[in-house]
Amino acid sequence: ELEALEQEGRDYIQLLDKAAGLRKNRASLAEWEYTANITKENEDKWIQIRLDISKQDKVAWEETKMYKWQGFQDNTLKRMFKKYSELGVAALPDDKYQQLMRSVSGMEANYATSKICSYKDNTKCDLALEPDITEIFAKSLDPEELKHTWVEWHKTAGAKARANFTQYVQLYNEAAKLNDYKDVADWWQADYEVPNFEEQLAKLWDDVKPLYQQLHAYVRKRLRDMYGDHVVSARGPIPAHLLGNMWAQTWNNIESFTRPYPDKKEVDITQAMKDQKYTPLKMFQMSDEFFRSLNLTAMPQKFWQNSIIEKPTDRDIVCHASAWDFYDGEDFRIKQCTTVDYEYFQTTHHEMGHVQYFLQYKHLPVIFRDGANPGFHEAVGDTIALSVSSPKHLRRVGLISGDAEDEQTEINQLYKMGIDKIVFLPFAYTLDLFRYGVFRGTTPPEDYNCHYWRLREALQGVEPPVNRTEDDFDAAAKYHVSANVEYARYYVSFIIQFQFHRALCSLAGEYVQEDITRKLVDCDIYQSVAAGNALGNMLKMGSSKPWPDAMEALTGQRAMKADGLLEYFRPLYDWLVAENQRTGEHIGWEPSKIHYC
Ligand SMILES: C=C(C[SeH])C(=O)N1CCC[C@H]1C(=O)O
Ligand SMILES: [Zn+2]
Repeated sequence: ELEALEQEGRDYIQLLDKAAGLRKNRASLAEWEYTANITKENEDKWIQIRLDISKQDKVAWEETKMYKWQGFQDNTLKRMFKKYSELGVAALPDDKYQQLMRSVSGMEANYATSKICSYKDNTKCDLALEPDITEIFAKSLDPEELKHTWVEWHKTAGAKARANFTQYVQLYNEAAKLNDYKDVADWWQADYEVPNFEEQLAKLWDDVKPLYQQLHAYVRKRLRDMYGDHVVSARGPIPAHLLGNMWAQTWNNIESFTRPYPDKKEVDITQAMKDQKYTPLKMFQMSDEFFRSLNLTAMPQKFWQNSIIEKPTDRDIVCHASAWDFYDGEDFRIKQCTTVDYEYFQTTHHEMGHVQYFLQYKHLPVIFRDGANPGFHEAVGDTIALSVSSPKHLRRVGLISGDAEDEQTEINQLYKMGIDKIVFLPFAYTLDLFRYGVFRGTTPPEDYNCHYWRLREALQGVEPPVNRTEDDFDAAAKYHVSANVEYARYYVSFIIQFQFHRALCSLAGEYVQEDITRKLVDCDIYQSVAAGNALGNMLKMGSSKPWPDAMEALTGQRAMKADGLLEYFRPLYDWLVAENQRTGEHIGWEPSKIHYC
């Protein structure tokens, strides 16, 4: 009898899953149409389609409730029912659901179409984030130009989103409660399927903080050398607009004048790419070739037909890089406004990693076509990029020449990786600690900006270039806050990608612990079928099992740990400690003198 009931449940859920796949295909196509051509008409169409689909979701959800799946023997079947028993934002009544969609698409459109006036020519007011403002932050060494650009962007992309954001928080929390969560923070953390997720994030930060503080102290000194101590103090936070990135989330663009051994040959990948006439298409083809060299799957022909890899000139689109699964097993796309430089070379691998995950799990039921947890999806491409950015690989593809490894070159290389990977962690941690407080109500709207900057100063040791008030709303000047994209996934990714990298490098014979001829920093898994097969086997699991099972399959570990990252950067940490002692640099930062609460 129980067997028959379970078999009935299996037949039902397979039909439901197919129907759900068609709905997700329809919703993804409508979202693509809107974000690839931002018009009122396309926004209305996308909202209408999601409303329509939410009704069908609700019918399916009511049916699913009739099955006594909790008692089933088959764990995979139980997991499918458990996931389908959560309705999501469609649990809101239509009018509130519409309002929620409007507030998010309003913020996203504002972000995507925000323009500011140039510092050098205040009649030129068509500067967009990509590529114009990004280029200013990559190249300008004028603190006043950087300050102007920072302030103007935060005014148009941040402050203007405050009303929509406040409404979004209210409605999204209502949806959370209708799904039996306390609030959205609780809902977001449920995706990680561990009871103490927030404690785990805090533990990881405790493990990495000493390394970050040493790097922060060193960079603050080099910036003070560059700009003088009236611009960069000796013991305070670092002004956020001087770090080469609008959000100070990676500091790659200040490498050239802050690197430990400046007399070692300049490794300027961007210049080499330009000299060698790289195009966006070539960058994608090189990334595709890397995945194929691992015996993973080639991008299908529809990918090359349907993707948007350069910014169109005839319309507004959401430029922020994204990868798309249309849930029909054939249609996979990337949309990004590629520029030929090192940063987008990394981003291209990041996005191609998402698509490789889609390809590896496309045989699974639709409900399992997801990362083992959101951090896994963000880690795939970055893990490959750790090999691609190794000197060995860059020499292999001719982006850097000669220069055998010596101690100083290795420190320069670790520094270059560190101002990308280490400095990102407190930024990522801050962004969702802030939003957890917002969703829980411990950060009320009247304290949004004050709490945001208190966290950024405490964890990242940065300060705004000018005073801030609650007329500002600086958090929304970051894409993921305006676009309702959870961010702890990147914090998790930047930790676990080093666990993945270490495991893959072992399998590729590129890394042996304690063997100085096989160091992690110079590992390149290119063409390793053994590594590729292991990675593919983990990706094929999708979200069909709890993520510790997926992680164990690849790394032998069942928890996210900072040990991979700390081992990778160990030589840099030792060097920074010695260097900061030599220069007598203050470690850490005293309270900011900028007024923002
Ligand atoms: C490239 C993407 C799209 Se999933 C992205 O948002 N990333 C990649 C790394 C961090 C984060 C960011 O840009 O803030
Ligand atoms: Zn991503």
